[in-house]
Amino acid sequence: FLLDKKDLHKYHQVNFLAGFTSLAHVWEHRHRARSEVLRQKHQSHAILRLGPNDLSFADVAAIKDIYGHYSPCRKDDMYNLTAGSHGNMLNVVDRDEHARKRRMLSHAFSTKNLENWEFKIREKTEHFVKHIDQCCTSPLSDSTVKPEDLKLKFRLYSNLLTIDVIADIAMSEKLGMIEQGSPTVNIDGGETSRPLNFIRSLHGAPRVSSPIIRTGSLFQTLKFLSWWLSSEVRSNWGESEKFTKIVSNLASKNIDKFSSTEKQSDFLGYLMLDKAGGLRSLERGELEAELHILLDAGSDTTAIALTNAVYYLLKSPKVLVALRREIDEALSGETIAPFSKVKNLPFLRACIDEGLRLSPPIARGLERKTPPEGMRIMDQHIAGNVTVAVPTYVIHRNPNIFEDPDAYNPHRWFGEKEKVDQMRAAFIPFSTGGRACIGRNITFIEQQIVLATLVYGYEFALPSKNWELQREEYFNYWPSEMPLKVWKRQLPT
Ligand code: HEM
Repeated sequence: FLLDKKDLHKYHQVNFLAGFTSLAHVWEHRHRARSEVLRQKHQSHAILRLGPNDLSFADVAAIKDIYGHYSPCRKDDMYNLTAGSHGNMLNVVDRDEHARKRRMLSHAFSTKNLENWEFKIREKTEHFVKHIDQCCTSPLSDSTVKPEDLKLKFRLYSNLLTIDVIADIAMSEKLGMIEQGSPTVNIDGGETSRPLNFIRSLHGAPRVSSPIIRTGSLFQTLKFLSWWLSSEVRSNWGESEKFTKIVSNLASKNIDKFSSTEKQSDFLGYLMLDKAGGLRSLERGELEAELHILLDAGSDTTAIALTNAVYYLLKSPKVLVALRREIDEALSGETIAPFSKVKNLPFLRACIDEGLRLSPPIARGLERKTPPEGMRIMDQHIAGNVTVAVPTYVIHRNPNIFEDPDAYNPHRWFGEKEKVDQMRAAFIPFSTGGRACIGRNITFIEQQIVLATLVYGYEFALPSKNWELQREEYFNYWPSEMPLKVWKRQLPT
């Protein structure tokens, strides 16, 4: 601390611990909404010191410097801590290894290829719509919603939908969660089949690892100590093993039945076979690691985005009317919106983008490491091997870029070109550069089909006019349950 070899003293500390110990991160985790707190602290300081070796940059110029295609930054070492026996596309740090992994799936993730798998999304949306039909009540007569009418658990069911979709896209696995109404997966264990809860097991590990992951060398010790803290913490650490079990069980089943004569009809097919149809012969551990990240990153984030999108629309009746107008013109009585009819609707896209701006599912800054020789960020020299990040939530609510930044206003995306370009440069829900989200095309197809279908066919009401969606933040920024009253909409003639 006293030597300050990396010249980081000059930056304002996020809390009293930040200059001395990486436990500063654990301390910040006491906030349920860390990103909102960070935003307030960034208001008077564009650069904040989050830990002894850790800086946060709330400036659009830093995005290119840190994440751009030509940035010398690498993923931070903390990503290694999330890897099992094999790294996956998200947590692998080595550039060449990442490029090899990404090449195997890049064609599979193109919109053109994904459109061939639209039927997988439509089928799950049909199941979702069937469930919504069962939840329908009579139209709202006055503004009071009866508690017994709040039949649709939107947060849960949107998550069941996204899990069902990604399991089918990833490995043609039909989990049928929407039909069974629960996130249970039956794991084959010899003669007995064991039910495991997909969502609970996916959410367990982040609850306990997110507060300590940025403590670097202290991580393993803190993990060990936290194990003794309470039975709840222990059980959350155990959940992460259960998620691995779910994935390896589903993966084994589908890898074993995969035959090299099959076509590339899911991501597993692309991992098993190259373009020419030859076997890639990846180790089973690598296959499982890739399927693991697809089921994880491909389900939770889109469910969060859908919940936020519907919430903001219900809170903004005028926006909802404008969106309906656009969708009514595009559809003509379909129960499920065909992608071809909704993929180019500008206002629908703006509504989705605006939800991602206000509540990015991954709100925190994504950690990168400066090269050993150091580099320039925001025109300042930053020493080597420093963890650096731009916090997505903070940059998305910068009033100099986004006017009235807390307002849900999809119309902002249709302003003057120069202004919109400036906003686009600061809009990073999927990150940017070589490590940006590979799954963004899937989430847009999913969200466009589902939102258009719901807005066209149904009316929804929140529990009350002043009802607010609660959130808690770990790696992802999770919304709480959102119970809705739903009824059928009179379709335009
Ligand atoms: C609204 C939905 C989504 C959001 C906001 C989102 C956001 C992100 C972000 C911010 C990253 C960079 C993470 C980092 O640098 O640590 C990322 C990476 C990734 N996402 Fe997504 N994502 C979404 C949907 C999906 C879907 C549907 C999939 C499909 C499987 C997916 C798969 C991945 C993968 C594999 C990576 C790692 C890419 C790489 O490093 O090359 N994501 N995502």
